[in-house]
Amino acid sequence: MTQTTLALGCIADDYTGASDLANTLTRAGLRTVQTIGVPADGLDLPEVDAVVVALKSRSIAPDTAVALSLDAQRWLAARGVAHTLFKVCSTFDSTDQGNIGPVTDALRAACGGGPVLVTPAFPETGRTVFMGHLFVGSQPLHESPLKDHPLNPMRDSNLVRVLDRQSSGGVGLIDRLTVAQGVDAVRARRDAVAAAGQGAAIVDAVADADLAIIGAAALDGPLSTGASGLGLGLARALVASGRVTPATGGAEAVARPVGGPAAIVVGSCSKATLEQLAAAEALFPVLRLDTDALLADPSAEVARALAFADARLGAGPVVVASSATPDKVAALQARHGRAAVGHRIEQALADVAAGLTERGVRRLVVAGGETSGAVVDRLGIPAFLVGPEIAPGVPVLRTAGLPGGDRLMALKSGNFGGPDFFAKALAMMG
Ligand SMILES: Nc1ncnc2c1ncn2[C@@H]1O[C@H](COP(=O)(O)OP(=O)(O)O)[C@@H](O)[C@H]1O
Ligand SMILES: O=C(O)[C@@H](O)C(=O)COP(=O)(O)O
Repeated sequence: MTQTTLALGCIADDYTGASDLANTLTRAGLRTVQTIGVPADGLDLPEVDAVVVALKSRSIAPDTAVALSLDAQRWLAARGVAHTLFKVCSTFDSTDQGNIGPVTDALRAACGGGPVLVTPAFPETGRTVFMGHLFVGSQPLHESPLKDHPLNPMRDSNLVRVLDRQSSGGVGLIDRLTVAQGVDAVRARRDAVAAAGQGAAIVDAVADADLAIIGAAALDGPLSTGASGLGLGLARALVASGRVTPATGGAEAVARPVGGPAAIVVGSCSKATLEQLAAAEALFPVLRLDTDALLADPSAEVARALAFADARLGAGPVVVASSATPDKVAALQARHGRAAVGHRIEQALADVAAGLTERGVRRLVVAGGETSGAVVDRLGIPAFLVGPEIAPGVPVLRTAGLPGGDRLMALKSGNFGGPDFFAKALAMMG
């Protein structure tokens, strides 16, 4: 990549979220590439309008998340980035310690500018924000399945309160009644938030039209924080202002066949994924890992999974899953500790994915954000090109810069996709 200015730089706090955003930006006409971490100097990237730097920083210690995000911002700044979007989950996955607040605060200090506009709204997938409260479909966040997330259970729907607990700068609200009045009303309210000495404002949005207004206002400053909906708003504002000429086509070519066997690795315990797994059982051989055995002797359980694959991969795709219902997840965590369980299962699934690729798998679907992070890191993938959309928020990805030839992958956020997602994904991967 030889260009000296970049219309939009994005720092995503997990890898599925990054591919969700890259998908949204591509569909809105921005030429986009997703890198895994800050790219190494020698990595050859195409000329693009937007770069999404994917970090695995959602559920780590806040100071480490801040350091990684500032590194990414320095890399983007060196490419003359005009605006940075800190991509967080549309369900605002975080704890009272972070990392949405601390990273937003640190990036604001690095970038300058007034209060940061923050909205996780992504109406296409049912995430809306009204009077500062986040809804998942028709349920407030704290009544939705996210209340049982294995790593970040979300028990408060009031995002002003949630962000305020995590950040040092004070948090205001720009409500839907203001957004409905247009860009200048949002700007005026942001000025009021600044005058009140607050560093960020949660912004309501219930439809894509709201996000276009918010995107236009956000572009006044160097930084915003949000999910793919805000990415859409920023992309529309960049195109409308003539700063980006929309590109069309190209996504289908990214998904051109790579051959080889296919597999699905599932570490998400989200409601949507559990339904997808149940549907997959009618179509593919599925091995459900014994998580107690895995925690006692991970290598033996990984070997069992790979033996299962060895016996079946020649005949078609196989599925290996650790997923369990919320009661079983809670019981396992009570016995072994939440963080330890999450980390060790992720690492075991990364071992399974590595074993599968050693056995020739070139098309791989991974379900779960943290799980995808562990798998992509283990496979050493430097970057992805963005292909056609499988379901809202989930594109086909083609590895870039990976020795040994390209692979096709899909990184599915736990809550995304319909019941037939896995079959649909494999059908689109040749
Ligand atoms: N059976 C299980 N019991 C407890 N935790 C699990 C189980 N299976 C997977 N996990 C962990 O749950 C977490 C799921 O998070 P993630 O992969 O981000 O999925 P999602 O996208 O649904 O949030 C991971 O840390 C994973 O290792
Ligand atoms: O914004 C979203 O909902 C997704 O892009 C996302 O980040 C989901 O995270 P995981 O469910 O942990 O994959």
